[in-house]
Amino acid sequence: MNVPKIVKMKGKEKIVMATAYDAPTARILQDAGIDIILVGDSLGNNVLGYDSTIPVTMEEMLIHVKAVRRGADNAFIVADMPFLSYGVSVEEGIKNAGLFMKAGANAVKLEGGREFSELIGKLISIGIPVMGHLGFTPQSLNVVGGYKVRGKATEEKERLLEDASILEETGVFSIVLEMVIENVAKEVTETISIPTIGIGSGRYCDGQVLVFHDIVGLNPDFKPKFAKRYMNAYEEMLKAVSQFKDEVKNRTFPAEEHKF
Ligand SMILES: Nc1nc(=O)c2c([nH]1)NC[C@@H]1CN(c3ccc(C(=O)N[C@@H](CCC(=O)O)C(=O)O)cc3)CN21
Ligand SMILES: CC(C)C(=O)C(=O)O
Ligand SMILES: [Mg+2]
Repeated sequence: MNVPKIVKMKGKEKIVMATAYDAPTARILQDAGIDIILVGDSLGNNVLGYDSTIPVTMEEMLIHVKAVRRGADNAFIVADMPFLSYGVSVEEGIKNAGLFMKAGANAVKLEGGREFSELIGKLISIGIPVMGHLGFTPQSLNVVGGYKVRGKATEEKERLLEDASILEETGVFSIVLEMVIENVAKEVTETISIPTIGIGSGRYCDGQVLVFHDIVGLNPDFKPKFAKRYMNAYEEMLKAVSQFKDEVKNRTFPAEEHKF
């Protein structure tokens, strides 16, 4: 997979993106034929135990981008720029995006619209493909005041459509739409000529993204309306570890066949 191929999928074949934060998960996604692996800053919630994406640092992200690359040598990997890695200055944004590319990413993603036009333009001009992210942007949680669906109010919808067009003109190859009301996500998708990738944004986006932990059900306490659990990994893993514990306690493991 590469940037022109992803853009050409619009209107032809749905694009599938999922998150991975480590090598074994990256291997699973690559073997499943997932089009794009996102090393999301949702690393914070799902792996590092933070309660939002705000605390995640470049140092933490870089470790996981490298791990994902080691697990999926052929995958198209997008690295999610964490809070404060691109908001301070264009220079810092370029430096940090460059670190992700050197760590093995094929592109970076950043949250926001017109306010990052200058940075996005420079990144693309020096050879760093950029994925946009509009709608609900979790790094703005403290300004927005919660996890909320976007695009309901008329001015919110207009702003979203404008930002999508500005991002397209600036040269992003794709835009994530997070928790955008379905008819507005559809309108954005029909307005721009680059693919939209939705999460909680309904049926009409050019692609879909979910967090790996939500796909397999690893977070027993997090089940947003937009996610679909394809297995209950938490319960399966709990069962396996409990059996191991029980078998050691009752001396059935290790057995004859496990000894040297
Ligand atoms: N595991 C995981 N999955 C995600 O999709 C995800 C993360 N982590 N971390 C980063 C962001 C944060 N996201 C979130 C977090 C919470 C809600 C949530 O509480 N949703 C509720 C209420 C939505 C509403 O206001 O209508 C829901 O029922 O979907 C949604 C997306 C999406 N991202
Ligand atoms: C939910 C996706 C789009 C994301 O930004 C993340 O996983 O961090
Ligand atoms: Mg993110």
